[in-house]
Amino acid sequence: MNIETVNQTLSEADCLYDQQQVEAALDKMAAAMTQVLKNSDPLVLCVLTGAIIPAGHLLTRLNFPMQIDYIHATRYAGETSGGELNWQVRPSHPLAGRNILIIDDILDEGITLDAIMAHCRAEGASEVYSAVLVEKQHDRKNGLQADFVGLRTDDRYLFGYGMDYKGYLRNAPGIYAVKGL
Ligand SMILES: O=P(O)(O)OC[C@H]1O[C@H](OP(=O)(O)OP(=O)(O)O)[C@H](O)[C@@H]1O
Ligand SMILES: Nc1nc2[nH]cnc2c(=O)[nH]1
Repeated sequence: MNIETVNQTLSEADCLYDQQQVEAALDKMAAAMTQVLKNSDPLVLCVLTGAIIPAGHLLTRLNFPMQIDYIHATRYAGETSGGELNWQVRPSHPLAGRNILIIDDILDEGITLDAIMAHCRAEGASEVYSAVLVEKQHDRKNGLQADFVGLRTDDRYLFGYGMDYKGYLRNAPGIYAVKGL
């Protein structure tokens, strides 16, 4: 995409949740996560690239001991429909015996989260929790539900707060749906 197209995509998009609404949702998520996880010494796995922004916002709201690591797994690769999950980086900390918290920007069909949870369990993790900023509502899901969900949206193609449109607009300060998608 050239810069004009990026700017046009943003100006034509529907803002589903503005920055204030997202920040309020992050506050609520963090409170719920604190209740459940405050004594669990979790290893937090941020799912790059999309989780960079929600994880950054969430983790400074969680005031208890934890370690932070990351996974890099992708199945959309700049496209608007997903393919096979491609693991770029697996966590560097051992997972055996650990309570794991996976943070991602969005749960759509659930394939990414399912595969990451399966990996954690196969490595011997104790409890595996998941937190997503957005869950999309449609009937193509694999049945997986995240433990902590910030916001729910219709079945549109989203960007902002970590989510990209063709590699851009992850830094948009709200949750937007691309015009026509
Ligand atoms: O529930 P699913 O249908 O599996 O989709 C959700 C995944 O899609 C996005 O990642 P993407 O593959 O776009 O990579 P990215 O994090 O680099 O944007 C998002 O960050 C989730 O990890
Ligand atoms: N950026 C982005 N990534 C996704 N991965 C799965 N669904 C989406 C979406 O709507 N937007």
